[in-house]
Amino acid sequence: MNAPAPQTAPPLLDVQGLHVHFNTGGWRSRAQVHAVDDVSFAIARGTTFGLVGESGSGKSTTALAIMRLLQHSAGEIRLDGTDIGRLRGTALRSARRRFQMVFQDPFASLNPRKRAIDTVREALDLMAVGTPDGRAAQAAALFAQVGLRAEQRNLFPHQFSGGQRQRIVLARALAAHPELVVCDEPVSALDVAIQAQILNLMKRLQRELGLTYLFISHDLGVIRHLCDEVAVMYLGRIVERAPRETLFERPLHPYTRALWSAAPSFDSRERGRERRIRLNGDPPSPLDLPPGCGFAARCPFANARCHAERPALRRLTAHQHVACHRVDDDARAHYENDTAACTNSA
Ligand SMILES: Nc1ncnc2c1ncn2[C@@H]1O[C@H](COP(=O)(O)OP(=O)(O)OP(=O)(O)O)[C@@H](O)[C@H]1O
Repeated sequence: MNAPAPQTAPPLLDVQGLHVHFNTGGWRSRAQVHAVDDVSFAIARGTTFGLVGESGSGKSTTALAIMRLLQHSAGEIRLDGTDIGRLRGTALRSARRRFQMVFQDPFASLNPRKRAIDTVREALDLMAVGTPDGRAAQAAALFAQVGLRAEQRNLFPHQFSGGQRQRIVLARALAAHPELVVCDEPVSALDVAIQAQILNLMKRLQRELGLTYLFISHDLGVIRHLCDEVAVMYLGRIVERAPRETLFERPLHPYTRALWSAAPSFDSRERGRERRIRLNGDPPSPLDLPPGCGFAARCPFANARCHAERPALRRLTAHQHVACHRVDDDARAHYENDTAACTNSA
């Protein structure tokens, strides 16, 4: 296992105790969806932090709250020490340049009537930095930096392929000289071959510009390719968090192990190392969270304590955090011999 060097520099992004609750059923109703429930993590400058988990686990809501596109209910979102969760008005507008977002569907996030170069140029104009000629030159430079050709500058979004459109979106995001780029499934809509090109581009841009990424994906192969550290979300909570190598070599939470053992993106040799953990049923409703572990109802290893008491996310080794009663403080998983719940037929 390759543990990263201890972090000495303060993190660029430090999220502590983030909660996002949605009121549902009208103003008289007390029903609340606990979409994000006490989520904490930090991202070192120049690194990539991955969020994985099945649909509805709270990944996008976490990203939107960090981007200040959704109001969080509690918690701190510190960017380079400043709690951007508290900023309003001009202070928020000016801080926004430092964090940009890239969404899954580039077509939906581009104006179909705007030429590609104008989309990038508009982002520079909004900041009104330098002269118009200087901004035009900067837009052209950004266009080239993301691998688009000069003769494509005046084309409209529908004249580009999906991968090229995502390049335009990246160029527009980079116009603000952001430090943090939040990427919500940025390659999921693309063909596999194109995915690799965009991921390689993102890696190159990270090296060239010192970018920090928060990267959301349900594709474990993509997460493994790109991320330095990874958190696994389940029902609005982080159930396990560790450096990539540690998490992929030695997942401890039963949910992480179930995800890994079922991942089609891993080759069969890798999957063979892990006994298949079968999950039954669906996650509980975020409108009515169970008192104990949110995963207990589906966990083949749950005991009475798991159903009664919610496990805290605790540090087990220097870098691995796990929220599971069945893993002890010495990072031993006490369910490993419970073969009845597993099958090797991955
Ligand atoms: N505006 C909203 N109002 C009410 N509930 C919401 C709202 N947005 C999200 N939710 C709920 O919050 C929970 C988390 O959703 P979220 O979209 O963050 O999950 P996700 O992990 O990103 O899923 P996906 O991979 O499908 O995008 C889900 O139960 C979802 O139904």
